[in-house]
Amino acid sequence: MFTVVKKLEISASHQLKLTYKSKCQNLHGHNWIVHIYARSAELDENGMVIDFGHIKEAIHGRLDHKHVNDIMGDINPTAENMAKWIADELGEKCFKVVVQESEGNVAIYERD
Ligand SMILES: Nc1nc2c(c(=O)[nH]1)N=C([C@H](O)[C@H](O)COP(=O)(O)OP(=O)(O)OP(=O)(O)O)CN2
Ligand SMILES: [Zn+2]
Repeated sequence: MFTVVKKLEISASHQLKLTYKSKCQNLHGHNWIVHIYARSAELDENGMVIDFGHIKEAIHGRLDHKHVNDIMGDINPTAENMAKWIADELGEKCFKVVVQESEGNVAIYERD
C-alpha cells in the first residue's frame, strides 16, 4: 500500500450558521492548514498514488482566497465539514483529511 500526504495552506473567509450566538457567525477569515492523505495499493501509469499538483489544483484552486460558504453551498463550513468536503472532492483514494483552523483547533475526517 502506498500513501501520499499533501499539505496546503488555504487563506479564505467563512461565516458559520449556528443555533447559538457566536462571533463565528460574523464574516471572518482563517489560514487553514490542511493535510490530505491518499492511498492506493497500485500506482498509476505515472508511478503515483495521485499527483500532488492535482490535489493542489482541486482543493487550493477551489478554496484559496474565496468565501468558503460560496463554494460549499448549503454545507456549513466548519472545519469538520471542510475536511469531509475535501475528502469527497478527491474521491476514494483520499482516506483522511486534517483541517487545522488555528493553533489549537483541529478537525479530522477519516473514511471508515
Ligand atoms: N468544532 C468546531 N468548533 C468551532 C469551529 C469549527 O469549525 N468546528 N469553528 C469556529 C469558528 O470558525 C471560529 O472562527 C473559530 O474561532 P477561533 O477564535 O479561532 O477559536 P476559539 O474561539 O477556540 O479561540 P482560540 O483563541 O483559538 O482559543 C468556532 N468553533
Ligand atoms: Zn472561523
